[in-house]
Amino acid sequence: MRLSVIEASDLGLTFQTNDGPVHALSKIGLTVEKGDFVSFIGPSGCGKTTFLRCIAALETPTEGTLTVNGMTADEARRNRAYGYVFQAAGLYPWRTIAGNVRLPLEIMGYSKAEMSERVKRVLDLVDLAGFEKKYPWQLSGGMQQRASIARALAFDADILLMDEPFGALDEIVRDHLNEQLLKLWDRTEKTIAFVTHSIPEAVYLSTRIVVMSPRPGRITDVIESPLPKERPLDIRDSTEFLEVAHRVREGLRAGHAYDE
Ligand SMILES: Nc1ncnc2c1ncn2[C@@H]1O[C@H](COP(=O)(O)OP(=O)(O)OP(=O)(O)O)[C@@H](O)[C@H]1O
Repeated sequence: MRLSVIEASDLGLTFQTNDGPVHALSKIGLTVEKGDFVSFIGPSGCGKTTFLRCIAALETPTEGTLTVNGMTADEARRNRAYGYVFQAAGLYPWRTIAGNVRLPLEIMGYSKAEMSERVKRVLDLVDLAGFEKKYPWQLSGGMQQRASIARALAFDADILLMDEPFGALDEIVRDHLNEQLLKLWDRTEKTIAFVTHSIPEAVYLSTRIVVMSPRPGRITDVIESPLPKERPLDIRDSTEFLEVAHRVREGLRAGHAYDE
């Protein structure tokens, strides 16, 4: 049986600003099931980050309902239901890679032995074994982003929220990280919610692609991927891949994504 992990129903969020209300999200209805890899794609300002922040209880919806692991988003945050990976790796320069990954565990009061075991395990998972004692500036951008993924995995949350984690990296590094992320997802069976601007990235990674459009931010299409779980990079040349990419592009166009 499939378990629903994130459930949004009629969710809306209006920010009150000095220039008047900003309707960031409107009538968002979405169910994310355990083990899904869901990407959110849409033009700037369509509310992708805001939706992720609602799931993480960093924003409070003004309408509708949202549950995470069957709890309110706030309860889920207190239960450490998710790890959050941001666009910038956000590592502390004065801490080693192991020190950065260990930080959330220190805050949570894990024992020294448990911390070392977990840090080792997650650094292995992101292929950074051997870099424990390095400082962030000694690593490439892609490696820093992997360290930030390791940090988000350290307390073994079921859900990984990723907000354009590879947006600032060049295409070759991004391809490589996409491949690694799929392997990691397969090995850990996490549920991943992933924000991106890239159609190929969304299609390559996802089991479902949520297409959004702005003013107000809403869902215009949800595409179930027909691609197999095993995805070598050259799957991007296959007919199925190109068909899904085409549908995403059409969805973005229908939402007037490129009007401006
Ligand atoms: N704290 C806030 N106060 C007021 N308006 C906000 C706030 N946060 C976001 N917004 C507005 O809400 C809308 C959605 O923003 P959001 O950052 O979620 O979009 P996005 O799709 O993630 O964009 P991008 O792709 O550029 O990151 C935008 O119009 C933005 O200006």
